[in-house]
Amino acid sequence: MLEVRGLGIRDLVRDVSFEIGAGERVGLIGESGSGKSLTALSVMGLLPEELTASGSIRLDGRELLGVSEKDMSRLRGNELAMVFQEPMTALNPAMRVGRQVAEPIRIHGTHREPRKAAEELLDSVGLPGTSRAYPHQLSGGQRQRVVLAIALANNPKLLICDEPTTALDVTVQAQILGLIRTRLAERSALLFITHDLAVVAEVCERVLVMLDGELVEAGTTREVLTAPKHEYTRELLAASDLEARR
Ligand SMILES: Nc1ncnc2c1ncn2[C@@H]1O[C@H](COP(=O)(O)OP(=O)(O)OP(=O)(O)O)[C@@H](O)[C@H]1O
Repeated sequence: MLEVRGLGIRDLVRDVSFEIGAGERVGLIGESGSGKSLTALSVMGLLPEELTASGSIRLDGRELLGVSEKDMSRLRGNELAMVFQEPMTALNPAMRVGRQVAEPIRIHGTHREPRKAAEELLDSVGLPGTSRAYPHQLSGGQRQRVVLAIALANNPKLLICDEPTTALDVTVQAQILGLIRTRLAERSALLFITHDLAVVAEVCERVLVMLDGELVEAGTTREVLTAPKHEYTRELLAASDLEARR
């Protein structure tokens, strides 16, 4: 489904290759500044202007690098969706949330009654009756649920989450993770960026480890978390709560 080959961005990301199959849930871990977000943004066609990606990124065989902004924006919110750490950056503060959820459905024409579909989506993420609320009237966790509803509106082939729960307290974090797991359609794959190995253990079937712009390890979550091959992964594991709980 997604095939990344020899991805390079200056010397910030170097020769990164990986695949994600349809419906597969893959974690991307590594310390701050290792290139995780840049890798994700390349897939979405959202790199900052001054950075250019080289190599190849294919979605169902179709090359995404070099595609026009118009075509990329058609893919975003339809086949590709992304959720960021801070929900307010993704929401329009001056628009009722029901309308914001209905927007991608209307734009991509995936449902005949966008408003009704939006209400159903808000129900499904545990926010019944909130369609007339403005973002500032909701809690951080509720806002992230709205963002998820928007991201999932058109059943994307790939959902990318970049630290989606880092800004939330632990209980709300667990609710959002549960929601991501249960609400992902069967064919929707997930690329989940996180610092938190416990989250990877809970959500992902496979994990990729980045260090200084390179992928240094990849394997099933079980393999990587129980028998890490790379020194850096061992250190990550040793420093995590996961190790303490084993
Ligand atoms: N627009 C830019 N121009 C130059 N360098 C950049 C730009 N954006 C990011 N970088 C650098 O690229 C490197 C990788 O950044 P990236 O955001 O991908 O890291 P990350 O692994 O996602 O970290 P974090 O977990 O903190 O989000 C960092 O050293 C960062 O400073």
